[in-house]
Amino acid sequence: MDSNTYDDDGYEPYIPLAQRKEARLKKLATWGANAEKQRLIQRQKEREEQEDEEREEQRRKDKARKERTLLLEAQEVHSKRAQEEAGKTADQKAQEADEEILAAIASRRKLASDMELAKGITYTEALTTSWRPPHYIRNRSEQEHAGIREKFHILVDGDDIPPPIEQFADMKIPKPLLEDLKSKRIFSPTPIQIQGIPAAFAGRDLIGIAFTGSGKTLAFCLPLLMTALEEEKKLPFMRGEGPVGVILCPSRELATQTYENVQQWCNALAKDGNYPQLNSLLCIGGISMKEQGHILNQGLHIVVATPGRLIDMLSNKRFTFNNCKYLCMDEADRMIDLGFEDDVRNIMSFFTRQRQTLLFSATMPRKIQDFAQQSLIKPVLVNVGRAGAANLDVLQVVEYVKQEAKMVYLLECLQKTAPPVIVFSENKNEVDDIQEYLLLKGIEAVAIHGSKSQEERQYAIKSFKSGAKDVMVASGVASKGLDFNDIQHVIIFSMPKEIEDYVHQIGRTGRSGKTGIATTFVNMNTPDQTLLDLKYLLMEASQKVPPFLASVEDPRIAQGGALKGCPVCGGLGHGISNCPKLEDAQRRQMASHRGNDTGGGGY
Ligand SMILES: Nc1ncnc2c1ncn2[C@@H]1O[C@H](COP(=O)(O)OP(=O)(O)OP(=O)(O)O)[C@@H](O)[C@H]1O
Repeated sequence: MDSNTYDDDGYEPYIPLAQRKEARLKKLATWGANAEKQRLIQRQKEREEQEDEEREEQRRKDKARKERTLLLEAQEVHSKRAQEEAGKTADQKAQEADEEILAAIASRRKLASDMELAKGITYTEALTTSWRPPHYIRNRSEQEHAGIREKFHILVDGDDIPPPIEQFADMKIPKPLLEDLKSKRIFSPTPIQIQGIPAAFAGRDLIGIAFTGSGKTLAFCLPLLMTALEEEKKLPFMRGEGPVGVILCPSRELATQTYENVQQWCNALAKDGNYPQLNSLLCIGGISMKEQGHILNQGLHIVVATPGRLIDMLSNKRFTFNNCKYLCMDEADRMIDLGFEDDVRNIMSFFTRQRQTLLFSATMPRKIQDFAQQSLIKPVLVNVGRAGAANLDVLQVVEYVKQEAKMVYLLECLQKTAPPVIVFSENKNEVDDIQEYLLLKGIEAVAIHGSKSQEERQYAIKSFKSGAKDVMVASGVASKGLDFNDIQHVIIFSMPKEIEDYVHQIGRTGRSGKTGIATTFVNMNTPDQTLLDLKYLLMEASQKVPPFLASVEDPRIAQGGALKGCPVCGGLGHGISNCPKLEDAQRRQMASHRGNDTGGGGY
């Protein structure tokens, strides 16, 4: 057996009893001392615990008191705020909401190319050109300039504004162009041209606002033609070079019309024999660019475009903006409106150097003007009449027509004037229905809207312009900027939600100094706010306000609010918080991200 096994088995060495007793006594003695010590410790511990408990209790009480105070304070603040809110008028509340929206608009990234934004490039001086006003105009005093502006109701804003010039000849416009203008019975400049052309000729960035049909197209095309002439004369453009400038339009139809004007002026110059041939390109969706291939094989001076196709062409390097220094946006408020501005920034990103930027429109609400102004370089603002006001040469008639009676009443309305007449509807299906109805009634009518093919749209415009068709039924597409000869009557079958659209639609008549009538159908389907916008617009233009429209009350009056126009859309009958344009802008923003210029028209 192994001894180790025993060790593990509880072996105890022997200790004598006396020794064991003594040891136990010693142990008991220490135990006694320990017990006393333990008691003391225990008592101390209990005291401390009690103190802890008392402190904890005190803390709990303090906390509860504090919480009660905070709660009370919060309640007080809350009730005070509630009292304040209750004390605020609806107008004050609306104003606060408006301010929030305005702040959001103001925080938009400024309009500049990605490179400029990334590198923080800002230009401080406008581009310079070799153009100078004649010395006798330069010698006039500022007061004399102001007198001319006053005479033509031209408002200006900006630094070092070039002088207004009352005669085309004094603007140093080439003779063949003057002759061409004369052939179209254009003898002297309109107010927007009197101030806009000299400012643009001087190389200045420009915001030009003037009512529909007041000759804005010439005001932004002439400066580009002059710049192109100057550049071509300096060093002729070879294949792959150019363009010098680009004109952006919100719809294919408007781009086509502007391009046709530019081409006519280019031809007039070339025909004279003393001026070089300037080449222009129409760059819009829905057409094959092959037909214009020969232009791309020469030096290119001017491009007229809708944004989508332009971005395509630039991205595919069909031409570049390396020599481009002029960018004009027609109907510019639409272009830089919430939702479309990304495309504009994208286009700007193709510019490699400073450009002259011009924005023109009949409607440009204050906020869009402010935003645009921040993005331009030392801009000149030229304003003829209130932005968004109706053309005073249009007699505006608003009629209450029940929905089901509209078609029959339309026939009656068509008797008011001789053709050509435009009928506007907001809805594509309704446009088709109206055309069908008119055709059934034996009226030569064409229709145009965003879902029609490019060929159908071109055919409609061509046959209506040539006089082959008497009536054109159109959706909003045809309302912006299209210049048809002698339209005497515009019928608005369904009133657009945005008053700006109404202003553009009635503006297809009463152009270049002629008069025209606009008849608008409204009924209980027309929102009160739209009716209010319309009522104020009629009052502003000193038009007759029918009783049913006069009776539409403005809730802002009851709330004691100020009757300011909406800074987002310019409508006079509402504030920002219920602006129809903001909703639409969001919708369009989403649409524009899905890609534009694929079907509807530029936008
Ligand atoms: N100085 C002028 N005198 C007479 N007619 C002019 C003059 N300038 C332009 N016009 C003519 O006036 C018509 C309207 O011009 P334009 O289309 O440029 O107007 P607009 O201001 O651009 O209108 P909108 O805001 O509707 O686009 C055109 O037929 C044009 O030829």
